[in-house]
Amino acid sequence: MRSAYSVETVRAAERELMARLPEGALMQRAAAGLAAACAQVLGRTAGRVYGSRVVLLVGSGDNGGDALYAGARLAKRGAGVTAVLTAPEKAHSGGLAALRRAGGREATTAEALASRLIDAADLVVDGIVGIGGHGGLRGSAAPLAERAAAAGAAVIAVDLPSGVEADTGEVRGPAVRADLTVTFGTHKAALLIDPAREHAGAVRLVDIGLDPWLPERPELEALQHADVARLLPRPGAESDKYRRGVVGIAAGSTRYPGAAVLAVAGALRGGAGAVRYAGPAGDAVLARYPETLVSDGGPRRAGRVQAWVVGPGAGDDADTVAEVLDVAGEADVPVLIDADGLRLADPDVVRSRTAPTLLTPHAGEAAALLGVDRAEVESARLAAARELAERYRATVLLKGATTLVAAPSGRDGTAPVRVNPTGTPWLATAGSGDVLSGLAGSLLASGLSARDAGSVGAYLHGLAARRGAVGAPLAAQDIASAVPDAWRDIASGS
Ligand SMILES: NC(=O)C1=CN([C@@H]2O[C@H](COP(=O)(O)OP(=O)(O)OC[C@H]3O[C@@H](n4cnc5c(N)ncnc54)[C@H](O)[C@@H]3O)[C@@H](O)[C@H]2O)[C@@H](O)CC1
Ligand SMILES: Nc1ncnc2c1ncn2[C@@H]1O[C@H](COP(=O)(O)OP(=O)(O)O)[C@@H](O)[C@H]1O
Ligand SMILES: [K+]
Repeated sequence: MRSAYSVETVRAAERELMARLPEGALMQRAAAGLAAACAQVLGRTAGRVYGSRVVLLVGSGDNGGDALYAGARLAKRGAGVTAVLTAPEKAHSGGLAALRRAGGREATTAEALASRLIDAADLVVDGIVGIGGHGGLRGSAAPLAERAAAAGAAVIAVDLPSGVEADTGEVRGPAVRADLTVTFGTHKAALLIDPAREHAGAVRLVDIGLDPWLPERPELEALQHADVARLLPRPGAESDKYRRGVVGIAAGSTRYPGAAVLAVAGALRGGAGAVRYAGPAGDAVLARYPETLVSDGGPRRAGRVQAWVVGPGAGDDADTVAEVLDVAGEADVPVLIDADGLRLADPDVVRSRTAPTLLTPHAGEAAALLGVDRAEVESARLAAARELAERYRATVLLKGATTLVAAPSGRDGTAPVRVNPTGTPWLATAGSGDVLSGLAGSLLASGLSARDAGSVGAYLHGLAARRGAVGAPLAAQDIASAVPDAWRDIASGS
Protein backbone atom coordinates (compact mmCIF):
# COMPACT_ATOMS: atom_id res chain seq x y z
CA MET A 1 0.00 0.00 0.00
CA ARG A 2 1.26 3.47 -0.81
CA SER A 3 -0.01 6.11 1.61
CA ALA A 4 -0.23 9.88 1.53
CA TYR A 5 -0.58 12.11 4.58
CA SER A 6 -1.66 15.72 4.94
CA VAL A 7 0.80 18.54 5.56
CA GLU A 8 -0.57 18.95 9.07
CA THR A 9 0.06 15.30 9.87
CA VAL A 10 3.52 15.36 8.29
CA ARG A 11 4.49 18.41 10.32
CA ALA A 12 3.26 16.83 13.56
CA ALA A 13 5.23 13.65 12.85
CA GLU A 14 8.31 15.69 11.95
CA ARG A 15 8.07 17.53 15.25
CA GLU A 16 8.02 14.26 17.17
CA LEU A 17 10.95 12.90 15.23
CA MET A 18 13.00 16.10 15.36
CA ALA A 19 12.61 16.28 19.14
CA ARG A 20 14.54 13.01 19.31
CA LEU A 21 17.32 13.87 16.87
CA PRO A 22 20.24 16.29 16.93
CA GLU A 23 19.42 19.63 15.34
CA GLY A 24 19.49 19.56 11.57
CA ALA A 25 19.71 15.75 11.36
CA LEU A 26 16.40 15.39 9.56
CA MET A 27 17.34 17.87 6.88
CA GLN A 28 20.63 16.05 6.39
CA ARG A 29 18.72 12.79 5.83
CA ALA A 30 16.56 14.52 3.26
CA ALA A 31 19.52 16.18 1.58
CA ALA A 32 21.47 12.92 1.42
CA GLY A 33 18.57 11.16 -0.33
CA LEU A 34 18.09 14.10 -2.65
CA ALA A 35 21.79 14.30 -3.56
CA ALA A 36 21.87 10.56 -4.31
CA ALA A 37 18.92 10.94 -6.71
CA CYS A 38 20.58 13.98 -8.34
CA ALA A 39 23.81 12.04 -8.81
CA GLN A 40 21.92 9.22 -10.47
CA VAL A 41 20.18 11.57 -12.87
CA LEU A 42 23.45 13.39 -13.62
CA GLY A 43 25.00 10.02 -14.39
CA ARG A 44 22.44 9.64 -17.14
CA THR A 45 22.32 13.23 -18.46
CA ALA A 46 25.91 14.46 -18.02
CA GLY A 47 27.74 11.15 -17.81
CA ARG A 48 28.97 11.85 -14.25
CA VAL A 49 28.68 14.26 -11.35
CA TYR A 50 32.21 15.67 -11.68
CA GLY A 51 32.15 18.59 -14.09
CA SER A 52 28.35 18.65 -14.46
CA ARG A 53 26.38 21.89 -14.19
CA VAL A 54 23.72 22.04 -11.53
CA VAL A 55 21.36 24.94 -10.84
CA LEU A 56 19.46 25.08 -7.57
CA LEU A 57 16.27 27.16 -7.45
CA VAL A 58 16.14 28.15 -3.81
CA GLY A 59 13.13 29.64 -2.04
CA SER A 60 12.83 31.11 1.41
CA GLY A 61 12.07 28.03 3.51
CA ASP A 62 13.42 24.63 4.46
CA ASN A 63 12.64 23.27 1.01
CA GLY A 64 15.41 25.56 -0.22
CA GLY A 65 17.55 24.31 2.68
CA ASP A 66 17.25 20.75 1.41
CA ALA A 67 18.31 21.89 -2.06
CA LEU A 68 21.29 23.84 -0.71
CA TYR A 69 22.64 20.96 1.40
CA ALA A 70 22.17 18.53 -1.49
CA GLY A 71 23.91 21.04 -3.75
CA ALA A 72 26.82 21.19 -1.30
CA ARG A 73 27.14 17.40 -1.48
CA LEU A 74 27.21 17.53 -5.29
CA ALA A 75 29.74 20.40 -5.27
CA LYS A 76 32.02 18.30 -3.06
CA ARG A 77 31.91 15.65 -5.78
CA GLY A 78 33.04 18.18 -8.37
CA ALA A 79 29.78 19.45 -9.81
CA GLY A 80 29.57 23.15 -10.69
CA VAL A 81 26.65 24.22 -8.51
CA THR A 82 24.93 27.60 -8.62
CA ALA A 83 22.12 28.51 -6.26
CA VAL A 84 19.57 30.98 -7.61
CA LEU A 85 18.07 32.66 -4.56
CA THR A 86 14.51 33.92 -5.02
CA ALA A 87 14.72 35.78 -1.68
CA PRO A 88 18.44 36.10 -0.84
CA GLU A 89 17.88 37.58 2.62
CA LYS A 90 15.64 34.66 3.62
CA ALA A 91 17.54 31.74 2.13
CA HIS A 92 18.39 28.93 4.57
CA SER A 93 21.58 30.21 6.23
CA GLY A 94 23.07 26.86 7.20
CA GLY A 95 22.47 25.45 3.73
CA LEU A 96 23.93 28.49 2.09
CA ALA A 97 27.05 28.35 4.25
CA ALA A 98 27.49 24.64 3.42
CA LEU A 99 27.20 25.34 -0.28
CA ARG A 100 29.74 28.16 -0.06
CA ARG A 101 32.18 25.95 1.84
CA ALA A 102 31.86 23.29 -0.84
CA GLY A 103 32.71 25.83 -3.55
CA GLY A 104 29.19 26.50 -4.84
CA ARG A 105 28.16 29.87 -6.25
CA GLU A 106 25.10 32.12 -5.89
CA ALA A 107 23.07 34.16 -8.31
CA THR A 108 20.05 36.40 -7.98
CA THR A 109 16.92 35.68 -9.95
CA ALA A 110 17.61 38.68 -12.19
CA GLU A 111 21.13 37.42 -12.94
CA ALA A 112 19.84 33.95 -13.69
CA LEU A 113 17.13 35.21 -16.03
CA ALA A 114 19.52 37.57 -17.83
CA SER A 115 22.09 34.83 -18.46
CA ARG A 116 22.11 31.33 -19.96
CA LEU A 117 22.71 29.75 -16.56
CA ILE A 118 19.52 27.70 -16.52
CA ASP A 119 19.56 26.88 -20.24
CA ALA A 120 23.08 25.46 -19.95
CA ALA A 121 22.41 23.33 -16.86
CA ASP A 122 22.51 19.55 -16.84
CA LEU A 123 20.19 19.49 -13.87
CA VAL A 124 17.82 21.98 -12.25
CA VAL A 125 16.84 21.29 -8.64
CA ASP A 126 13.54 22.88 -7.64
CA GLY A 127 13.78 23.91 -3.99
CA ILE A 128 11.51 26.92 -4.31
CA VAL A 129 8.73 25.71 -2.06
CA GLY A 130 7.59 22.41 -0.54
CA ILE A 131 4.84 21.60 1.92
CA GLY A 132 4.87 25.23 3.10
CA GLY A 133 3.53 26.44 -0.25
CA HIS A 134 0.11 27.80 -1.08
CA GLY A 135 -1.21 28.96 -4.43
CA GLY A 136 0.69 29.09 -7.68
CA LEU A 137 4.26 30.38 -7.72
CA ARG A 138 4.58 34.04 -6.89
CA GLY A 139 7.04 36.77 -7.70
CA SER A 140 10.34 35.84 -9.29
CA ALA A 141 9.69 32.12 -8.73
CA ALA A 142 7.25 31.89 -11.64
CA PRO A 143 9.63 33.03 -14.43
CA LEU A 144 12.35 30.76 -13.04
CA ALA A 145 10.03 27.75 -13.30
CA GLU A 146 9.11 28.79 -16.84
CA ARG A 147 12.75 29.07 -17.82
CA ALA A 148 13.51 25.67 -16.32
CA ALA A 149 10.67 24.14 -18.31
CA ALA A 150 11.95 25.68 -21.54
CA ALA A 151 15.54 24.56 -20.89
CA GLY A 152 16.56 21.05 -21.86
CA ALA A 153 17.83 20.17 -18.39
CA ALA A 154 16.38 17.45 -16.22
CA VAL A 155 14.33 18.93 -13.38
CA ILE A 156 14.22 17.33 -9.94
CA ALA A 157 11.64 18.70 -7.52
CA VAL A 158 12.43 18.69 -3.82
CA ASP A 159 9.57 17.11 -1.83
CA LEU A 160 6.92 18.50 -4.23
CA PRO A 161 6.92 20.33 -7.55
CA SER A 162 6.76 23.95 -6.39
CA GLY A 163 3.43 25.67 -6.89
CA VAL A 164 1.07 22.70 -6.43
CA GLU A 165 -1.29 22.25 -3.48
CA ALA A 166 0.20 19.48 -1.35
CA ASP A 167 -3.06 18.27 0.23
CA THR A 168 -5.39 18.30 -2.75
CA GLY A 169 -3.42 17.94 -5.97
CA GLU A 170 -4.80 21.24 -7.26
CA VAL A 171 -2.67 23.54 -9.39
CA ARG A 172 -3.91 27.11 -9.05
CA GLY A 173 -1.22 29.01 -10.93
CA PRO A 174 2.30 28.66 -12.30
CA ALA A 175 4.01 25.50 -11.04
CA VAL A 176 7.22 23.61 -11.73
CA ARG A 177 7.15 20.60 -14.05
CA ALA A 178 9.61 18.00 -12.85
CA ASP A 179 10.98 14.83 -14.37
CA LEU A 180 11.45 13.40 -10.90
CA THR A 181 10.20 14.39 -7.47
CA VAL A 182 12.20 13.26 -4.46
CA THR A 183 9.80 13.33 -1.55
CA PHE A 184 10.54 12.86 2.13
CA GLY A 185 9.00 10.62 4.77
CA THR A 186 5.68 9.96 3.02
CA HIS A 187 3.80 10.70 -0.17
CA LYS A 188 1.54 13.73 -0.30
CA ALA A 189 -1.81 13.91 -2.12
CA ALA A 190 -0.30 16.15 -4.82
CA LEU A 191 2.02 13.32 -5.85
CA LEU A 192 -0.91 10.97 -6.49
CA ILE A 193 -3.72 13.16 -7.82
CA ASP A 194 -3.90 15.06 -11.11
CA PRO A 195 -3.37 17.76 -12.17
CA ALA A 196 -0.49 18.11 -9.65
CA ARG A 197 0.65 14.53 -10.20
CA GLU A 198 1.48 15.32 -13.78
CA HIS A 199 3.83 18.05 -12.58
CA ALA A 200 5.70 15.63 -10.33
CA GLY A 201 7.05 13.23 -12.97
CA ALA A 202 8.39 10.03 -11.45
CA VAL A 203 8.29 10.00 -7.66
CA ARG A 204 10.93 8.65 -5.32
CA LEU A 205 10.26 8.37 -1.60
CA VAL A 206 13.22 8.92 0.73
CA ASP A 207 12.88 7.31 4.14
CA ILE A 208 13.77 9.87 6.82
CA GLY A 209 12.47 7.77 9.71
CA LEU A 210 9.01 9.34 9.89
CA ASP A 211 6.94 6.14 9.77
CA PRO A 212 6.70 5.47 13.53
CA TRP A 213 5.24 8.95 14.03
CA LEU A 214 2.62 8.79 11.31
CA PRO A 215 -0.88 7.73 12.35
CA GLU A 216 -2.28 4.43 11.14
CA ARG A 217 -4.91 6.00 8.91
CA PRO A 218 -3.57 8.10 6.02
CA GLU A 219 -5.62 10.60 4.01
CA LEU A 220 -5.08 8.66 0.82
CA GLU A 221 -3.95 5.22 -0.15
CA ALA A 222 -3.03 3.59 -3.42
CA LEU A 223 -3.35 -0.18 -3.63
CA GLN A 224 -0.40 -2.15 -4.98
CA HIS A 225 -0.37 -5.63 -6.52
CA ALA A 226 -0.05 -7.40 -3.16
CA ASP A 227 -3.02 -5.50 -1.67
CA VAL A 228 -5.20 -6.29 -4.68
CA ALA A 229 -4.07 -9.94 -4.68
CA ARG A 230 -5.40 -10.26 -1.12
CA LEU A 231 -8.77 -8.83 -2.16
CA LEU A 232 -9.36 -10.76 -5.39
CA PRO A 233 -12.20 -13.24 -4.91
CA ARG A 234 -11.15 -16.86 -5.30
CA PRO A 235 -13.58 -19.76 -5.51
CA GLY A 236 -13.16 -22.35 -2.77
CA ALA A 237 -13.64 -26.09 -3.07
CA GLU A 238 -17.27 -25.77 -1.96
CA SER A 239 -18.09 -22.91 -4.32
CA ASP A 240 -20.85 -23.08 -6.85
CA LYS A 241 -21.96 -20.36 -9.22
CA TYR A 242 -24.46 -18.96 -6.74
CA ARG A 243 -22.06 -18.92 -3.82
CA ARG A 244 -19.52 -17.07 -5.96
CA GLY A 245 -22.13 -14.35 -6.37
CA VAL A 246 -24.53 -13.45 -9.17
CA VAL A 247 -24.44 -9.97 -10.64
CA GLY A 248 -27.45 -8.41 -12.33
CA ILE A 249 -26.85 -6.00 -15.19
CA ALA A 250 -29.63 -3.56 -16.09
CA ALA A 251 -27.95 -1.63 -18.87
CA GLY A 252 -28.34 -0.67 -22.51
CA SER A 253 -31.37 0.44 -24.46
CA THR A 254 -32.59 0.01 -28.00
CA ARG A 255 -30.55 3.11 -28.78
CA TYR A 256 -27.42 1.96 -26.93
CA PRO A 257 -27.34 -1.86 -26.94
CA GLY A 258 -23.52 -1.83 -26.94
CA ALA A 259 -23.37 -0.55 -23.36
CA ALA A 260 -25.15 -3.72 -22.23
CA VAL A 261 -22.70 -5.95 -24.09
CA LEU A 262 -19.71 -4.09 -22.64
CA ALA A 263 -21.03 -4.08 -19.07
CA VAL A 264 -21.67 -7.83 -19.37
CA ALA A 265 -18.17 -8.27 -20.83
CA GLY A 266 -16.71 -6.62 -17.73
CA ALA A 267 -19.01 -8.52 -15.37
CA LEU A 268 -18.03 -11.91 -16.82
CA ARG A 269 -14.39 -11.20 -15.91
CA GLY A 270 -15.01 -9.89 -12.41
CA GLY A 271 -15.28 -13.03 -10.33
CA ALA A 272 -19.05 -13.44 -10.01
CA GLY A 273 -20.30 -16.97 -10.67
CA ALA A 274 -23.02 -15.85 -13.05
CA VAL A 275 -24.19 -12.74 -14.86
CA ARG A 276 -27.89 -11.99 -15.28
CA TYR A 277 -28.96 -9.44 -17.84
CA ALA A 278 -32.30 -7.62 -17.65
CA GLY A 279 -33.01 -5.11 -20.41
CA PRO A 280 -33.87 -4.51 -24.04
CA ALA A 281 -30.50 -5.58 -25.47
CA GLY A 282 -30.76 -9.29 -24.58
CA ASP A 283 -30.25 -10.47 -28.18
CA ALA A 284 -27.09 -8.42 -28.61
CA VAL A 285 -25.78 -9.68 -25.27
CA LEU A 286 -26.52 -13.34 -26.08
CA ALA A 287 -25.00 -13.06 -29.54
CA ARG A 288 -21.70 -12.05 -27.97
CA TYR A 289 -21.91 -13.81 -24.60
CA PRO A 290 -24.07 -16.91 -24.64
CA GLU A 291 -23.11 -17.61 -21.01
CA THR A 292 -25.28 -14.68 -19.85
CA LEU A 293 -28.61 -15.46 -18.14
CA VAL A 294 -30.95 -13.15 -20.03
CA SER A 295 -34.39 -12.29 -18.70
CA ASP A 296 -37.12 -10.59 -20.70
CA GLY A 297 -39.17 -9.38 -17.78
CA GLY A 298 -37.08 -6.52 -16.38
CA PRO A 299 -35.04 -6.44 -13.16
CA ARG A 300 -37.91 -7.60 -10.92
CA ARG A 301 -38.28 -10.86 -12.83
CA ALA A 302 -34.58 -11.49 -13.35
CA GLY A 303 -34.09 -13.80 -10.35
CA ARG A 304 -31.88 -13.37 -7.32
CA VAL A 305 -28.64 -11.49 -7.55
CA GLN A 306 -26.08 -10.42 -4.97
CA ALA A 307 -25.48 -7.02 -6.62
CA TRP A 308 -27.00 -4.87 -9.34
CA VAL A 309 -25.40 -2.65 -11.95
CA VAL A 310 -27.68 -0.05 -13.46
CA GLY A 311 -27.28 2.89 -15.79
CA PRO A 312 -24.79 2.30 -18.63
CA GLY A 313 -26.52 3.19 -21.90
CA ALA A 314 -29.85 3.55 -20.09
CA GLY A 315 -30.78 6.64 -22.12
CA ASP A 316 -33.88 8.10 -20.48
CA ASP A 317 -35.18 4.90 -18.98
CA ALA A 318 -35.84 6.22 -15.47
CA ASP A 319 -38.29 3.38 -14.78
CA THR A 320 -35.61 0.70 -14.95
CA VAL A 321 -33.33 2.68 -12.65
CA ALA A 322 -36.17 3.09 -10.14
CA GLU A 323 -37.06 -0.59 -10.46
CA VAL A 324 -33.50 -1.70 -9.76
CA LEU A 325 -33.32 0.55 -6.72
CA ASP A 326 -36.63 -0.92 -5.53
CA VAL A 327 -35.67 -4.54 -6.07
CA ALA A 328 -32.21 -4.06 -4.61
CA GLY A 329 -33.72 -2.22 -1.66
CA GLU A 330 -36.13 -5.07 -0.95
CA ALA A 331 -33.36 -7.67 -1.22
CA ASP A 332 -30.92 -5.35 0.59
CA VAL A 333 -28.15 -5.97 -1.94
CA PRO A 334 -25.49 -3.55 -3.24
CA VAL A 335 -26.09 -1.40 -6.32
CA LEU A 336 -23.60 0.20 -8.67
CA ILE A 337 -25.05 3.23 -10.47
CA ASP A 338 -23.23 4.49 -13.55
CA ALA A 339 -23.67 6.86 -16.48
CA ASP A 340 -27.30 7.78 -17.28
CA GLY A 341 -28.37 6.06 -14.08
CA LEU A 342 -26.64 8.76 -12.06
CA ARG A 343 -28.90 11.41 -13.56
CA LEU A 344 -32.02 9.28 -13.37
CA ALA A 345 -31.71 7.89 -9.82
CA ASP A 346 -33.71 9.61 -7.09
CA PRO A 347 -31.10 11.08 -4.70
CA ASP A 348 -33.36 10.54 -1.68
CA VAL A 349 -33.74 6.85 -2.49
CA VAL A 350 -29.97 6.51 -2.92
CA ARG A 351 -29.29 8.30 0.36
CA SER A 352 -31.70 6.15 2.31
CA ARG A 353 -30.34 2.80 1.09
CA THR A 354 -29.02 0.44 3.74
CA ALA A 355 -26.99 -1.88 1.50
CA PRO A 356 -23.82 -0.46 -0.11
CA THR A 357 -24.13 1.88 -3.08
CA LEU A 358 -21.30 2.58 -5.50
CA LEU A 359 -21.64 5.60 -7.80
CA THR A 360 -19.21 5.71 -10.73
CA PRO A 361 -19.38 9.14 -12.39
CA HIS A 362 -16.82 10.66 -14.73
CA ALA A 363 -16.01 14.32 -14.18
CA GLY A 364 -18.92 15.54 -16.34
CA GLU A 365 -21.44 13.39 -14.49
CA ALA A 366 -20.00 14.35 -11.12
CA ALA A 367 -20.22 18.01 -12.09
CA ALA A 368 -23.88 17.62 -13.04
CA LEU A 369 -24.65 15.96 -9.70
CA LEU A 370 -22.82 18.69 -7.80
CA GLY A 371 -24.17 21.54 -9.92
CA VAL A 372 -20.73 22.86 -10.85
CA ASP A 373 -18.60 23.01 -14.01
CA ARG A 374 -16.74 19.96 -15.21
CA ALA A 375 -13.49 21.95 -15.02
CA GLU A 376 -14.08 22.53 -11.33
CA VAL A 377 -14.34 18.80 -10.69
CA GLU A 378 -11.24 18.08 -12.77
CA SER A 379 -9.20 20.70 -10.95
CA ALA A 380 -10.27 19.54 -7.47
CA ARG A 381 -11.05 15.83 -7.77
CA LEU A 382 -10.49 14.94 -4.14
CA ALA A 383 -12.96 17.53 -2.88
CA ALA A 384 -15.53 16.51 -5.50
CA ALA A 385 -15.33 12.80 -4.67
CA ARG A 386 -15.58 13.46 -0.93
CA GLU A 387 -18.48 15.88 -1.36
CA LEU A 388 -20.46 13.45 -3.51
CA ALA A 389 -19.84 10.60 -1.07
CA GLU A 390 -21.26 12.69 1.77
CA ARG A 391 -24.20 14.06 -0.20
CA TYR A 392 -25.31 10.65 -1.42
CA ARG A 393 -24.13 8.66 1.61
CA ALA A 394 -22.60 6.37 -1.01
CA THR A 395 -19.16 5.25 -2.08
CA VAL A 396 -18.05 7.29 -5.08
CA LEU A 397 -15.66 6.16 -7.77
CA LEU A 398 -14.72 9.33 -9.65
CA LYS A 399 -13.26 8.34 -13.02
CA GLY A 400 -10.71 10.24 -15.05
CA ALA A 401 -6.98 10.83 -15.40
CA THR A 402 -6.82 10.04 -11.68
CA THR A 403 -9.54 7.70 -10.48
CA LEU A 404 -10.51 8.14 -6.84
CA VAL A 405 -12.71 6.02 -4.60
CA ALA A 406 -14.20 7.85 -1.63
CA ALA A 407 -16.45 6.29 1.00
CA PRO A 408 -18.84 8.36 3.10
CA SER A 409 -17.90 8.98 6.70
CA GLY A 410 -18.99 6.31 9.14
CA ARG A 411 -19.07 5.75 12.88
CA ASP A 412 -15.30 5.56 13.11
CA GLY A 413 -14.56 8.51 10.83
CA THR A 414 -13.73 8.39 7.15
CA ALA A 415 -11.72 5.66 5.49
CA PRO A 416 -8.74 6.86 3.41
CA VAL A 417 -9.68 7.81 -0.13
CA ARG A 418 -8.23 5.30 -2.57
CA VAL A 419 -6.28 6.52 -5.59
CA ASN A 420 -5.92 4.15 -8.50
CA PRO A 421 -2.29 3.88 -9.60
CA THR A 422 -2.82 1.80 -12.75
CA GLY A 423 -4.71 4.30 -14.91
CA THR A 424 -3.52 5.01 -18.43
CA PRO A 425 -4.80 7.48 -21.01
CA TRP A 426 -5.46 4.47 -23.29
CA LEU A 427 -8.54 3.94 -21.12
CA ALA A 428 -10.06 7.06 -22.61
CA THR A 429 -12.01 5.16 -25.23
CA ALA A 430 -15.77 4.94 -25.71
CA GLY A 431 -17.38 2.20 -23.70
CA SER A 432 -14.47 1.71 -21.35
CA GLY A 433 -16.59 2.98 -18.44
CA ASP A 434 -19.27 0.39 -19.25
CA VAL A 435 -16.69 -2.37 -18.89
CA LEU A 436 -15.60 -0.93 -15.54
CA SER A 437 -19.16 -0.83 -14.23
CA GLY A 438 -19.69 -4.52 -15.03
CA LEU A 439 -16.32 -5.46 -13.60
CA ALA A 440 -16.79 -3.56 -10.34
CA GLY A 441 -20.40 -4.80 -10.08
CA SER A 442 -19.17 -8.37 -10.40
CA LEU A 443 -16.67 -7.79 -7.59
CA LEU A 444 -19.49 -6.35 -5.47
CA ALA A 445 -21.56 -9.47 -6.12
CA SER A 446 -18.68 -11.68 -5.09
CA GLY A 447 -18.68 -10.04 -1.70
CA LEU A 448 -16.25 -7.12 -1.77
CA SER A 449 -17.25 -3.88 -0.04
CA ALA A 450 -18.14 -0.96 -2.31
CA ARG A 451 -14.77 0.66 -1.56
CA ASP A 452 -12.83 -2.52 -2.33
CA ALA A 453 -14.94 -3.41 -5.38
CA GLY A 454 -14.45 0.09 -6.81
CA SER A 455 -10.73 0.25 -6.17
CA VAL A 456 -9.98 -3.34 -7.21
CA GLY A 457 -12.18 -2.85 -10.31
CA ALA A 458 -10.34 0.33 -11.28
CA TYR A 459 -6.99 -1.35 -10.64
CA LEU A 460 -7.80 -4.34 -12.87
CA HIS A 461 -9.35 -2.09 -15.51
CA GLY A 462 -6.25 0.13 -15.73
CA LEU A 463 -3.86 -2.79 -15.72
CA ALA A 464 -5.90 -4.55 -18.41
CA ALA A 465 -5.70 -1.46 -20.61
CA ARG A 466 -1.93 -1.31 -20.11
CA ARG A 467 -1.66 -5.02 -20.94
CA GLY A 468 -3.92 -4.70 -23.96
CA ALA A 469 -2.55 -1.46 -25.40
CA VAL A 470 1.07 -2.24 -26.01
CA GLY A 471 1.94 0.75 -28.14
CA ALA A 472 -1.39 0.80 -29.97
CA PRO A 473 -4.91 1.98 -29.21
CA LEU A 474 -7.39 -0.51 -27.86
CA ALA A 475 -11.17 -0.74 -27.87
CA ALA A 476 -13.35 -1.17 -24.81
CA GLN A 477 -13.90 -4.86 -25.62
CA ASP A 478 -10.13 -5.36 -25.62
CA ILE A 479 -9.97 -4.00 -22.07
CA ALA A 480 -12.48 -6.63 -20.97
CA SER A 481 -10.55 -9.34 -22.83
CA ALA A 482 -7.30 -8.34 -21.11
CA VAL A 483 -8.75 -8.46 -17.58
CA PRO A 484 -7.81 -12.15 -17.10
CA ASP A 485 -4.17 -11.31 -17.98
CA ALA A 486 -4.19 -8.46 -15.48
CA TRP A 487 -5.77 -10.74 -12.87
CA ARG A 488 -3.06 -13.37 -13.42
CA ASP A 489 -0.31 -10.75 -13.13
CA ILE A 490 -1.69 -9.61 -9.82
CA ALA A 491 -2.38 -13.07 -8.43
CA SER A 492 1.11 -14.28 -9.37
CA GLY A 493 2.80 -11.10 -8.14
CA SER A 494 4.41 -10.31 -11.49
N1 LIG B 1 10.29 20.12 8.80
C1 LIG B 1 11.28 19.24 8.68
O1 LIG B 1 11.82 18.73 9.62
C2 LIG B 1 11.76 18.87 7.37
C3 LIG B 1 11.43 19.63 6.30
N2 LIG B 1 11.94 19.37 5.13
C4 LIG B 1 11.72 20.29 4.04
O2 LIG B 1 11.11 21.47 4.47
C5 LIG B 1 10.02 21.77 3.63
C6 LIG B 1 9.05 22.61 4.34
O3 LIG B 1 9.74 23.77 4.71
P1 LIG B 1 9.03 25.12 5.20
O4 LIG B 1 8.05 24.81 6.22
O5 LIG B 1 10.10 26.06 5.53
O6 LIG B 1 8.23 25.59 3.94
P2 LIG B 1 8.66 25.70 2.40
O7 LIG B 1 10.11 25.79 2.23
O8 LIG B 1 7.94 24.65 1.69
O9 LIG B 1 7.98 27.07 1.96
C7 LIG B 1 7.88 28.17 2.80
C8 LIG B 1 8.29 29.43 2.12
O10 LIG B 1 7.79 29.50 0.78
C9 LIG B 1 7.12 30.72 0.57
N3 LIG B 1 5.99 30.44 -0.33
C10 LIG B 1 4.81 29.84 0.01
N4 LIG B 1 4.03 29.70 -1.07
C11 LIG B 1 4.72 30.24 -2.11
C12 LIG B 1 4.42 30.40 -3.48
N5 LIG B 1 3.27 30.00 -4.00
N6 LIG B 1 5.34 30.99 -4.27
C13 LIG B 1 6.53 31.40 -3.76
N7 LIG B 1 6.86 31.28 -2.46
C14 LIG B 1 5.97 30.69 -1.65
C15 LIG B 1 6.69 31.19 1.93
O11 LIG B 1 6.64 32.58 1.96
C16 LIG B 1 7.74 30.63 2.85
O12 LIG B 1 8.78 31.53 3.04
C17 LIG B 1 9.54 20.44 3.15
O13 LIG B 1 8.78 20.51 1.98
C18 LIG B 1 10.84 19.71 2.97
O14 LIG B 1 11.41 20.00 1.71
C19 LIG B 1 12.92 18.34 4.96
O15 LIG B 1 14.17 18.91 5.17
C20 LIG B 1 12.73 17.19 5.89
C21 LIG B 1 12.65 17.69 7.27
N1 LIG C 1 -6.63 10.58 -19.29
C1 LIG C 1 -7.00 9.45 -18.68
N2 LIG C 1 -6.10 8.74 -17.98
C2 LIG C 1 -6.46 7.59 -17.37
N3 LIG C 1 -7.71 7.07 -17.42
C3 LIG C 1 -8.64 7.72 -18.10
C4 LIG C 1 -8.36 8.95 -18.76
N4 LIG C 1 -9.49 9.38 -19.33
C5 LIG C 1 -10.44 8.47 -19.05
N5 LIG C 1 -9.93 7.47 -18.30
C6 LIG C 1 -10.66 6.28 -17.81
O1 LIG C 1 -11.42 5.76 -18.88
C7 LIG C 1 -12.69 5.32 -18.44
C8 LIG C 1 -13.75 6.12 -19.19
O2 LIG C 1 -15.00 5.93 -18.62
P1 LIG C 1 -16.25 6.78 -19.09
O3 LIG C 1 -15.90 8.21 -19.08
O4 LIG C 1 -17.40 6.34 -18.29
O5 LIG C 1 -16.39 6.32 -20.61
P2 LIG C 1 -17.61 5.73 -21.41
O6 LIG C 1 -18.80 6.51 -20.98
O7 LIG C 1 -17.27 5.95 -22.85
O8 LIG C 1 -17.69 4.29 -21.08
C9 LIG C 1 -12.69 5.54 -16.93
O9 LIG C 1 -12.30 4.37 -16.29
C10 LIG C 1 -11.65 6.62 -16.74
O10 LIG C 1 -11.07 6.60 -15.47
K1 LIG D 1 9.96 22.00 -4.45
